Amino acid sequence: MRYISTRGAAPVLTFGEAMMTGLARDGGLYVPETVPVMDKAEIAALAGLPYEEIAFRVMKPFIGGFFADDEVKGLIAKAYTGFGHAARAPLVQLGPNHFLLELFHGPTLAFKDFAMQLIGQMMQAALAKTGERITIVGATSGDTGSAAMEAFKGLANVDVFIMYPHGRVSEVQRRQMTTPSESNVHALAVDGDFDDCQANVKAMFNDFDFRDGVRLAGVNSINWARVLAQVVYYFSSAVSLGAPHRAVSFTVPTGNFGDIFAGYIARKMGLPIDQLVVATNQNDILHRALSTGDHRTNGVKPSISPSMDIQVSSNFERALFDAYGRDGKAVASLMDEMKSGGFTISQGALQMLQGIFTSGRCSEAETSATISATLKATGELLCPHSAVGVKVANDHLGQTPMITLATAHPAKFPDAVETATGLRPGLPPRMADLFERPERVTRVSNDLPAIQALIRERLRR
Ligand SMILES: Cc1ncc(COP(=O)(O)O)c(C=O)c1O
Ligand SMILES: N[C@@H](CCOP(=O)(O)O)C(=O)O
Repeated sequence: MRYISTRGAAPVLTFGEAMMTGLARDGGLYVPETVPVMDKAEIAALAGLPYEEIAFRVMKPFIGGFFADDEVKGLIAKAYTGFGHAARAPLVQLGPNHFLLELFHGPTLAFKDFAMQLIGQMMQAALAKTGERITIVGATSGDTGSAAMEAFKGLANVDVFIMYPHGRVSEVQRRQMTTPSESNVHALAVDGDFDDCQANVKAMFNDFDFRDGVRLAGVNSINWARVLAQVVYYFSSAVSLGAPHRAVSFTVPTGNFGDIFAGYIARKMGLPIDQLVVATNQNDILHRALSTGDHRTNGVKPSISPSMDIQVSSNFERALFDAYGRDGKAVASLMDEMKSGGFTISQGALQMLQGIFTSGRCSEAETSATISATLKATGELLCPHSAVGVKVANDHLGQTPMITLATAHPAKFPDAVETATGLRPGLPPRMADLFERPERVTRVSNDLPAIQALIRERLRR
């Protein structure tokens, strides 16, 4: 299996190289050269298997020979032992044709753990072979950062720097990032929004002196391995509802477009997915782009679903690459236009995208109302991001069963949940002292050279 860049001008890599590289050297994102297809019998055979075995069967063709089969199985097993639910990703029923896929039973209570725990294991195994030392720099709107710190804290050959937008993550999210005591993890509170943080990460990758000097690695969903690990739960949930004999639909609370892109890959692999619905909060660039073709930022507006306060969605580039017939030059030129605020998607590309994705937007008031209505109707307490999904899914219910991804635990956003329901969700006992632990964070202005200097200085210590 070979990986190519969405901008067509970077070296072709193996799975292991793509995982350790992060962003391609031409600024693009790595994608598989071809997507392996599972036939009906192979998909049917997944029904009833443990999550770990499904993960192995779905991911192995993408990994190729980089890890031996037994090694992959061992890494998967280690990755999911810390999950608080035997099913790992349980489905609960919300209505006659509507199901919720709970992806928040991992160690940091968000869907990010599914991929981060696994790439933590895979990167460690890769580093043990080469003896290398790496510096991970990540951008987060709240969940990726804590998941990354959890997966890599305390490791001798990895340093982790996480930039988050100061004042724009929930208190639980912030404390998850500022309270780990391990000295190899560093929380940086940036005066800016998530898009600024993500732009800094990409700029660091595009600065080859810095990139090679610190041996930069990325664990945001620019890293293909992140997306791959997220493909698995599309299969596990769909087969439990009768796939491949029955098609299903998915609604995905969307920000950086990584999670829904994993669903797109599952569909390309042969999973019968009818609708793939992109659900946005008031930061609705993707909804506007998919409905009209106009892909233009209008500034990030803070919301009660802060992890989705994103306007420049990295992984949309991967979808555009396919929509433009895998023309790297065309994608590079769109990304150039993006620097001045946006671009118009061509008619042909838009038609291709609209053939696969539908979309919807959920306002702040609708988010609150959905949390409260869902609790009353089903007893399920949603986080605001999952509520965005449920609202948009309700607008798209049809003949096929709809699976909405519940991307975070409500206890990560107690204020929004309490305002909507009067109930204040509590953290699990293992996190009960989160508010007593000392915080360690560095406030930084949104100044790339200064942040790079700080990282270099910390690495010298
Ligand atoms: C809780 C939560 N829901 C949804 C999303 C959106 O996922 P994606 O960025 O993969 O579109 C995020 C951020 O990634 C998140 O943290
Ligand atoms: N919502 C995310 C944003 C970063 O997304 P990623 O999937 O690219 O890491 C977060 O919580 O940080």
